Amino acid sequence: MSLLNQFNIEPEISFEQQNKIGVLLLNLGTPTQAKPEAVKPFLRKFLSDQRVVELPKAIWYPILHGIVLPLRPKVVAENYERVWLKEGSPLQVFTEKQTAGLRERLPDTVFIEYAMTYGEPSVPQMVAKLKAAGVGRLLVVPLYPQYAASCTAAAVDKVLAELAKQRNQMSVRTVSRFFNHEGYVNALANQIRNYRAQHGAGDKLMFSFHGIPLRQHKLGDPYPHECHATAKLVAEKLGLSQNDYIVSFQSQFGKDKWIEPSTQALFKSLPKQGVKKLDVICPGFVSDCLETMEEIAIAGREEFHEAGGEAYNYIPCLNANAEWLDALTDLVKENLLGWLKYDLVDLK
Ligand SMILES: C=CC1=C(C)c2cc3[nH]c(cc4nc(cc5[nH]c(cc1n2)c(C)c5CCC(=O)O)C(CCC(=O)O)=C4C)c(C)c3C=C
Ligand SMILES: [Fe+2]
Ligand SMILES: [Fe+2]
Repeated sequence: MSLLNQFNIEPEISFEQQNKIGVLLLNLGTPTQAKPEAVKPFLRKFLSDQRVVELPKAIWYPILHGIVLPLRPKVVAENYERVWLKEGSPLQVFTEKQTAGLRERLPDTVFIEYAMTYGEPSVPQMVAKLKAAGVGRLLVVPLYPQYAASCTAAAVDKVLAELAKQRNQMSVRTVSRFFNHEGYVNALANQIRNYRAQHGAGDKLMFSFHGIPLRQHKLGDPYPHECHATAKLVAEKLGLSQNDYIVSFQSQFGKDKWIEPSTQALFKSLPKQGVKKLDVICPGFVSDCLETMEEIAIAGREEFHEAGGEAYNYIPCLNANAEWLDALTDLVKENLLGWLKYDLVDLK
């Protein structure tokens, strides 16, 4: 890096040409193939981020490089194989569909892309693409309804790192959460209503969210409160009483204590408490992915049945559901207020 040119070189273009509006959807990332050699670099990037594993590098890196990365990719690749779609990884496929759905619903003057925090298309690549298209006002939408530093902040960090290199820096807005957004809550409630109308209702509805280490919550991460709030809002829409549903946290990773109750522990204990028919939905994921399709829809079903459960219904994520895409469009429009009006009225 030369001392005279530490920031990006900017082309000489008019204000109008570099003041367009961009929307960048963000999700976690996923391997390019369901193979250990593709899973390993994904896990390396993801689990090296201090937002995700908050241990001193001197302690964590020997475990990561000595145990996790040599052993985990093989098992995880087999899990990916079970859910892989013919178009690719489900997370990638559904994120692409959501991007296309948003493009259909917003004017062409708004440039819409998606990027992955740990994977392809990368955040640097997509911020550069939007910049080259003349975007000067960027709305960043991490596709995590409930704020968790390990996901939401990690995604935004990556965008801000790119902005830190810009000479003619974009304006930026971020959507840190949408756990209580009316459209999102309604779309979830209708997803459950429609599913139950077709397949019948279980004894209980489980809202299973991805977990986080308890320490992250104790240090101020509001994530579990936002998960409970989403579940309560959806339950109210459905007219459910507190006894009709349960909130739990899945995908525990590592040896630390994670927030509770654990989804996996409940699969084992619920049948013994008389819950023989269970419906499960994962509202923290707007796209079906490894964590929902393998861990909940496949492994969860087996665990529940082994423990004496009789009927198990996995209700899919919102994915490319039209009502959800309308809600996402509303969320984007609400957060573009002022920008969008100016652009549509004065610059179109
Ligand atoms: C300390 C580890 C982890 C934290 C904290 C964590 C939080 C977290 N993750 C998601 C969403 C997803 N996670 C996914 C996979 C995944 N997550 C972890 C670990 C932590 N997650 C690992 C190691 C993995 C990879 C699979 C495995 O090795 O078991 C995915 C799926 C990606 C896909 O390709 O399908 C998603 C999505 C959230 C929302 C969250 C915090 C709230
Ligand atoms: Fe995760
Ligand atoms: Fe709390």
